Parts: sequence; structure tokens; C-alpha cells
Amino acid sequence: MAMAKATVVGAYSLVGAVSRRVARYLHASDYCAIRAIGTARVRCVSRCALWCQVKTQSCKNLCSHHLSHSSVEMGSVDAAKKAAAVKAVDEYVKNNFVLGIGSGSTIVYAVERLAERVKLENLSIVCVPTSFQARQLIIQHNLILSDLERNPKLDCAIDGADEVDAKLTLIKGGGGCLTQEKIVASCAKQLIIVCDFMKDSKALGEKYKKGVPIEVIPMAFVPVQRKIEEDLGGKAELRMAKQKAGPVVTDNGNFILDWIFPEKSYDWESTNTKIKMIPGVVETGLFVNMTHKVFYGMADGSVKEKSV
Ligand SMILES: O=C[C@H](O)[C@H](O)[C@H](O)COP(=O)(O)O
Repeated sequence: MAMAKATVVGAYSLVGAVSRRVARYLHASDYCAIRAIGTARVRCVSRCALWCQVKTQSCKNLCSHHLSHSSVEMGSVDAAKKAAAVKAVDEYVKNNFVLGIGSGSTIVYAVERLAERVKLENLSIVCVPTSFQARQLIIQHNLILSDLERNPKLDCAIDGADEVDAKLTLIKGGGGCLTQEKIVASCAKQLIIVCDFMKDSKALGEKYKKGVPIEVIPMAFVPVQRKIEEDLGGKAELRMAKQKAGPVVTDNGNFILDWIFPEKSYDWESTNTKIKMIPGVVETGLFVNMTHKVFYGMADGSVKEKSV
């Protein structure tokens, strides 16, 4: 009993001490513990949807993600993500579509809206996931799950992005899902990007400071790291896991190098090709000439659209 009390008090001081940003990465069970003891109103951010699903029923009941959104104070960035996602799904998804489902936090709002429309309008939509997370979202929302073996041609893919430049070149893979995302996008007639205003840049690197994610075969990460640094400059850092000792392992069993590139102007198409030619590189998070349209949710609740 004394120990339980100590844990609760510990959790309380932890919440007080950590910034909102750090708190975003706590698991849903932690949010629930926090809510249960009546302390901070900490949102369950969308990436946590997965955790909510696998945690206990009491967690499900308590976690604010499962409460109606009206009862949850949405930060302006989350509201912007949602606005962009809803608009994209409303404008681009049509009955009988085969749809690529991207990964990340913004796509959660797109899938929620998709599920609403499927139900309300009795749509028939086949969904192809770009990650484990996307697959879980599709299943969780009772949508039709498919794959590229059964549906190698997609009408549209909707996905998020870490940064979008003036030519709609993207950095993707902040959540480690770049390879399947690029494959699915390459099979779609249109790639529609949904993101918030913070991703809108003139040049890549202006807003997103974590570099270009590069998926590599594990045994090759050191040679790839060295070749990138020698040939292109900058630093290629092995992405380390947060709640596991060692590196992040992707859905494909590979590692991720984050290439912090030197500040200069780039021809991203040739840079992407150079990186891809290094033996051991599986894929890069540079999406060049792939985007059809971007929906940016703005801080004032509006949605800005850009297409090439
Ligand atoms: O690996 C992750 C994906 O590329 C995401 O689409 C990207 O990181 C954007 O995610 P979010 O919508 O959470 O900003």
C-alpha cells in the first residue's frame, strides 16, 4: 500500500517535472495512471492509439484518446493535423478506392475520418498499410485490410511527412516507416500528404532538424555511415531506441541512419540517387517528385493546399 502510494506520488512529481513534450511519449498506461490520480490533463496523442489497443480495458476506458474529442483540449498542432487529414479524406477518397494508408500521428486522424465516411456513406474502400502501425489502425477501425500482392495498383495513398519543401519534396521516416511508405506511394496514382503548418518549409532542413532518415541493412550500417559522411558530408547517426537498449529496428528488421546534412542547396533527386547507390542502403526518406498534393493544417484552423 505504502509502495503504491509512493508510486502514485512519484508519478505525480514526474508529470510535474517533465515538459509537455516529454509527456507526449509516455505510454497510454502512463496517461491513464496520471488521469486516474486526477492530475494533469495530458492528451493521449495519436501515436499512442496503438498502445491503447494493447493495454488493459481499464486503460482503454480511462485514456483520453478513447473519450470524445470534444472533451479533450486539442493543442493547435493536433487540431491542425486533424483539419488537414479530414479535408484530404473528404476531397480525395471515393467509393471503390484502393487506398494506401500512411504512418505517423497525422494519419490517425485520416483513418478516423475514413472510418466515419465508410460507415456513413456505406463506402467500399480497400486499405493497403505502409507499416505495422497503419495495419493496426486499419484493423482497429474495421476497415478492409489488403496488401500489394492482392492490390498492387492503388488509386491514392494518404500519408504524413516530417517536412515539405517548396517543390513538395518530402522528408519522411521520422517514425521509421519510410521504406514501405515509399513502396506504397510508388504504386499509387496520387500521393496526398497531410501535415501541420510546422512542416511547411522553403528548403529541407529549415524546419526538420533531425536529418534524412535512411534505412540500412544492419551489418552495413558502419560502411554506409562512413560513405555518406565522406561523400556527402554531415553526420549519419544511428537512430537509437528510446525504450529498448540498442538501435531502432524498423518493420523490415533494419536500422535507420539519420543523415544531418550540411547546409547548402541540394538537388534532392541526384542526392537521393547517390545515397541509394551505396550498398547496404535499403531506402531513403527523401520523396522526390512523388507528391501530388499537400494539405497543411494551419494554426488558425484553416487548411492550406499546395500542389505541383
Ligand atoms: O516514419 C514515419 C512517417 O514517415 C510519418 O508519415 C512522418 O514521420 C510524419 O509523421 P507525423 O504525422 O507524426 O508528423
